[in-house]
Amino acid sequence: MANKTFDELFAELQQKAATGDPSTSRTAELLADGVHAIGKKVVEEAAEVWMAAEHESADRTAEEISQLLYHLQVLMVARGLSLSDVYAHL
Ligand SMILES: N=c1c2ncn([C@@H]3O[C@H](COP(=O)(O)OP(=O)(O)OP(=O)(O)O)[C@@H](O)[C@H]3O)c2ncn1[C@@H]1O[C@H](COP(=O)(O)O)[C@@H](O)[C@H]1O
Repeated sequence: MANKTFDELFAELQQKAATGDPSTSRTAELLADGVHAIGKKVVEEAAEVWMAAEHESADRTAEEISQLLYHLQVLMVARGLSLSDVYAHL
């Protein structure tokens, strides 16, 4: 995967929500599955972050964190949230 910022990834995912094909876009596929399924992926990825942080290398932990952040962004898109909605609480 190419390097990109949190904001750039979110803009890309919003675009995928509008035009993505579930047969070629993981994001469009997850969005078609709905909030319940995406929420389960968030929990799964969070557990993988925990396990990696406790038992694996820093690089593996970073990789798992990137996957958690991706799934959190997909959940935001599914719920119609913007980055500012979240930044307002940081
Ligand atoms: N950053 C990500 C990203 N991180 C994680 N993932 C997905 O999350 C999966 C990792 O979760 P798992 O280990 O559970 O993988 P899995 O076993 O295949 O998942 P299941 O199908 O079993 O649930 C990866 O295989 C990817 O499918 C991502 N999929 C897409 N992106 C980026 O999102 C953008 C849009 O991607 P598409 O929507 O696919 O075009 C692009 O910039 C991509 O690089």
